[in-house]
Formats: sequence, C-alpha cells, structure tokens
Amino acid sequence: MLLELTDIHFGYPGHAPVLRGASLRVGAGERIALVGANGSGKSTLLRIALGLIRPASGTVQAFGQPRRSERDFHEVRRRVGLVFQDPDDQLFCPTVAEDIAFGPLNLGKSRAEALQMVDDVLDCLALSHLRDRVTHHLSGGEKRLVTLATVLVMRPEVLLLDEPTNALDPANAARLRDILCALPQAIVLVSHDPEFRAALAPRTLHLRDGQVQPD
Ligand SMILES: Nc1ncnc2c1ncn2[C@@H]1O[C@H](COP(=O)(O)OP(=O)(O)OP(=O)(O)O)[C@@H](O)[C@H]1O
Repeated sequence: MLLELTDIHFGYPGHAPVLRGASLRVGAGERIALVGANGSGKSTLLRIALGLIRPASGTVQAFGQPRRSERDFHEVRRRVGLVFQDPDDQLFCPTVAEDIAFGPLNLGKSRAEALQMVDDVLDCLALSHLRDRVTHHLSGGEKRLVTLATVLVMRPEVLLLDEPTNALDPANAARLRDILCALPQAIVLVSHDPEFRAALAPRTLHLRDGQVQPD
C-alpha cells in the first residue's frame, strides 16, 4: 500500500468529532473518488494523510512505514502531492515561475534545474503563457491550474486532489481530466463533480458519519 490510514479519530478543538474511525487504503496506480456531504471531513482526512493535522487516535502509514513525527511526514509530503481546495493556501510567491520552482529549489535543485522543471511542467499543462505572470493577479481557474503545476513538478507518487475542477470552465475541466487520466500516479479525488469523478476514478468511497464507507 502507498497510503494507509487506519481507524482515524479527529475533531477540531472545541468542535464535535469529524472523523470517527475513518480508514483509507491507496495502492499503486489506484484511482479513488472520495465523496461526502459538505463538512463531512474529506479535506480533513487528506490533511491528516500528510501530517498537516494529527489525529487524536489511529495510524497513518505511507510507503510501508508508520508515520508519526514531523520528520516522518516531511518525506510523505515529498512523495505525496496535495492540491488544496483553495489555491491561495498553496501559492505564495510573486510570480508563477517562482511558485512552481519553490518545491524543486527546496529539494536542493540548482536554479537552472528548477527553472527547467518549471518550463517542462508548464509545457505539459499547456500553461507556458502564464510563466511570468504575477500569481495573485491570475483568475481563479488559472490559479487552480498553476497549483496543480506546483504539485506535479515534484513528481509525486500519489496525488490527493481536493476539488480540482473548482473555478474551471468546462474546456479547462475537460483538459484537466485528460491530463490526469494520462498520469501514472495513484489519485485520491475529492470532487462534487460526478462527470469528472466518473471519468477519472473507477472506485468511489463515501465519507459518512465520520467513516469511509463503500459508496
Ligand atoms: N480549522 C478548523 N477549525 C474548526 N473547524 C474546522 C476547521 N477546518 C474544518 N473545520 C470543520 O470540520 C468539518 C469538516 O471539514 P472539511 O473541510 O474536512 O469537510 P469537507 O468534507 O472537505 O467539506 P466540503 O465538501 O465542504 O469541502 C466541517 O464542519 C468544518 O467546518
């Protein structure tokens, strides 16, 4: 298993529990859609998978190892890419190229290598025209696509996508679907868009009453 969350319990401080025994297993190349009502805890579960929040109980395993400490999760975040629901949580550099180069530079790539990776990923996503734009001037849909570029540039082994079609027009949603369908990675897709889910993920799981259940 690439990712294995088992019997996760979690509630935000001062609020009712969100997850009450949620488990999720993601194997190599698997495509899983995760659905559930607003506020059922889908984004929360993805954040727990990356150690961005810690469960009250339950275990997270990634790439065959239990993950507990911040140090453990550093490696998980390098190998598992999360596209956040809100692009503004993920884009923080002045220009698109700098935002995308940030991860590779952080991994110790040279500036030249990082910029080559930026050009490659922008080319693959047909977004080269956005390369030198000021990130916070982009439209909502452009930001969403750039966010995906910041994740794909790291060549993650698993992609966790939280509402990737939010703010995309139908043509860009279709383009994103084709790009994602062609990727080799395992994908967990949180999406309220039934057509997008059907195209990308043969298996659907339902987060309900704090647990992940078959649809
Ligand atoms: N930082 C926070 N502090 C307190 N409560 C929070 C926090 N983040 C989320 N919540 C609450 O936890 C619950 C689960 O939120 P979460 O974002 O995981 O749901 P979701 O299933 O992804 O919802 P949606 O489909 O609307 O995106 C919601 O009731 C939400 O209001």
